[in-house]
Amino acid sequence: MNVADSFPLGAATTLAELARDPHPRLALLRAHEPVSWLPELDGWLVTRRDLALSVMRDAETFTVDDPRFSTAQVVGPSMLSLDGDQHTRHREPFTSAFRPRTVHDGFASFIERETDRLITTLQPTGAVELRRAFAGPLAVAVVTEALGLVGTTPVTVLSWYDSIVRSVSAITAGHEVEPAGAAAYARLRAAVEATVAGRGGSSLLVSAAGQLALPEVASNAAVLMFGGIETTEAMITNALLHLLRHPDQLALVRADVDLLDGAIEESLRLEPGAAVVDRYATADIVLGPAAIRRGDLVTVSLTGANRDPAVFADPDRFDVRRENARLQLAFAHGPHYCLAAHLARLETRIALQRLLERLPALRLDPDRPATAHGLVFRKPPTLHVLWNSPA
Ligand code: HEM
Repeated sequence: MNVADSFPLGAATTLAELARDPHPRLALLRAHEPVSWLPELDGWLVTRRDLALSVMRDAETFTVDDPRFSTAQVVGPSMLSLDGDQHTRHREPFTSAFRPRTVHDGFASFIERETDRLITTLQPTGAVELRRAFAGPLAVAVVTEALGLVGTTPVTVLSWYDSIVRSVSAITAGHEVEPAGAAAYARLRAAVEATVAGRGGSSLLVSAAGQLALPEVASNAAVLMFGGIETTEAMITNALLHLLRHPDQLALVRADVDLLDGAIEESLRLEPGAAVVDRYATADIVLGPAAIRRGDLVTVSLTGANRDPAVFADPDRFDVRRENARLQLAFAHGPHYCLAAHLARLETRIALQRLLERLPALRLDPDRPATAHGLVFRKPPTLHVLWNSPA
C-alpha cells in the first residue's frame, strides 16, 4: 500500500490551503492523523503538541543538518543548520548577549527611542499601513543595532536581507543560488570582517570572533538577520491585528497594561510568525501513527501544536487572560529554541504599548481588511489602521 493511502487527510491537504487558512485543516489532521504524510510537501506534518515536542527535543533523530536545508546553501553552516557539538559551538558565543537582563539593559531604551521616532512621523496622518511603515522598519533597526556592524545602516541591512531571502526562496523552489544573493552575502561578510578587525562597534561579533572563525561569525550574523526581521515584523503585526480585532480584549489591556504580555503570548500561540520548522530523520522511527524512514522530511507545525485542545481549552479563542499561553511553541523548543525570544518579546511589548498610548482610538480600517497569510512566515500582507489625529 502507498503511504498516501494510509493518510487520506494528508493526501487531500494542499499547500495553498495551508498558506491561506490552515486552522480548520490542521485541527482535522491533529485529531485524526497527528503525524500525516503530505504528498504536496513530500514530507510528514506533525500537528499534535506532544509529538511536536518529541521531534524538537530529539536533535539526534530529527536533525536540521541536511544538504536540503536552503539557508545553509546561501550563508554556509550556522547554528540554525547544525546539531550536536557543532551546534553548541556556533550558538554558545551569542547566548549571553540575549539573556533577559542583558537584553533589557542593552536594548530597552534604543527600542523606545526608535519606536517613538517612527510614531512621531506617522502621528499627524491619522491613517497608515502599519506593517511597512512601522513593524518592518522597527524590526530592521533593532537587528542592525544588535549586530552592531560598523559602517552599515538599516537601509543597507534591509537590501542585503531582501537579496539573501530571494536567493533562499529560489533554492527552495529548486533553482540555483542567485548572483544578487551571493553578492549581498559577500558584502555582509566584508562588513563583519571590518567590524571584527576594527574591534569597535559590536561587542557581540567581536567577542564571537574570539571563539569562531570569521566565516562562521558571518554565517551566524546572517542567521541573526534572518531570524530577526521577517519574524519580528510578523510578531508585531499579528499581535496588533489580534488586539484590534477583539475590542473586548483590547479594553482589558487598556485597563491593565500588564495584560499586554498575555496578549502577545496569545497572538504568538494563535498565529506564530514562523508557522513551521523543518527536520530530517536520521533513522527509521515510529512517531505516533507514522513509520518515518531515514532521510524523510519531518515538518513540525507550530501553528497546529499551538491550538492543541489537549493543552489549550477553547483553543481558537483569543484570551489575553489565558493562564497557560506561555506554553505556546512559536519560538520552537529544544536546542534550536529561538536565541532572541526575549528581545523579540521586549520589542513587541514596547511597540504595542507606545502605539496604544500615542495613537488615540487606534482601529482597523474597515474598508481595507487584514488577514494573515503564508505557509512558513504568516502575517497579514498589509495592516491598514486609522486613529484620531490631533489636527
Ligand atoms: C530580534 C529578533 C530575533 C532574532 C535575532 C532571532 C534569532 C534566531 C536565531 C539566531 C535562531 C537560531 C537558533 C538555533 O538554531 O540555535 C532562531 C531560531 C528560531 N526563531 Fe528566532 N529570532 C528572532 C525573533 C523571532 C520571532 C519573532 C519568532 C517567531 C515569532 C522567532 C522564531 C524562531 C523559531 C521558530 C526558531 C527555531 C528554528 C528551528 O528550530 O528550526 N524568532 N531565532
